[in-house]
Amino acid sequence: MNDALHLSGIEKGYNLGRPNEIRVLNGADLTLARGEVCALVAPSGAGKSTLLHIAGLLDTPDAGRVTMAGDDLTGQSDRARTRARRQRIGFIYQFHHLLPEFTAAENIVLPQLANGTSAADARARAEDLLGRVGLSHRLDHRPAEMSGGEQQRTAFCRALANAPSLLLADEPTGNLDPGTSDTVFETLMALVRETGMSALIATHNLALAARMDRTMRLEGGLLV
Ligand SMILES: Nc1ncnc2c1ncn2[C@@H]1O[C@H](COP(=O)(O)OP(=O)(O)OP(=O)(O)O)[C@@H](O)[C@H]1O
Repeated sequence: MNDALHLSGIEKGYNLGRPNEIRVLNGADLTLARGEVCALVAPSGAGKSTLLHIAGLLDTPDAGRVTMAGDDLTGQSDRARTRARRQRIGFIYQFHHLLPEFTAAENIVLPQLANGTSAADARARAEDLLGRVGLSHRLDHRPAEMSGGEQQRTAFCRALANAPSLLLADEPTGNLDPGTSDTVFETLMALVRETGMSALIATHNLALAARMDRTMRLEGGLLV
C-alpha cells in the first residue's frame, strides 16, 4: 500500500480517427518501492513516453489504475490530479525546457511560487539545490549562458524544487555527449539518493541502467 508508485493493468491506444487503433500499452504493471530507482528500457516507439505521461498524471489510461503512496489517482478530477502532480512528482525531459528569459535560480523559484512557497524560501531552496549540483556560480545566468550539462543539471534542480516523492525522467542525459552524460548522470543519482525519492528513469543507455536498482523493459505493451 505504501509503494511510491503502482501501475496496474495499464492500457492505452490511439485511434487517430481511423478504424485500426494503435495499441501502445496492453496491461502494463509496475510497482516502485519507496526510494527505489528503476530504469525503463524500451525500443523507440514502444510506448515509453506514453507510460511516463500516464505515471506522471499528464495523460489518462484507457484502462488500469495509477496509485501513489496508497492513493488511487485514477478516477480523480483534473484539479486533484494537477495538485497531486505539482506536489508529488518531478519531471525531467531529454531537453531541459528551461524558460529562456529567466535565470537558473528563477527557473527553480517559479514552480515553488506556483505551489505556494514564499519568495524568500523558494530562493533559498533554489540556491541550495544549485549548490548541490555544483552550480553556485551560475545562479543568475540564463540557460543560453550555460553549457548543455549545466542546463540539464539546472533542470534536475527544477524537477526537485517542490521536493517530490517521485521523479520521472525521459532520457535525462540523452542530449549530452557521452562524457558529459556520465558525470551529469552521477549528479542526478547522487541527488536522488540523497533525497530518498523514488525514480523511474527511461534510458537507451544500458550502462546507465545497470547503475540503477532494477531495469524494467517495455515490450509488446507490457513491462517485463
Ligand atoms: N498522441 C498520439 N496520437 C497517436 N499516436 C500516438 C500519440 N502518441 C504516441 N503515439 C504512438 O504511440 C506509439 C508509442 O509512442 P511513445 O511516444 O510513447 O513511444 P516512445 O517509446 O517514447 O518512443 P521514443 O523512444 O522514440 O521516444 C508510437 O507508435 C506513436 O506513434
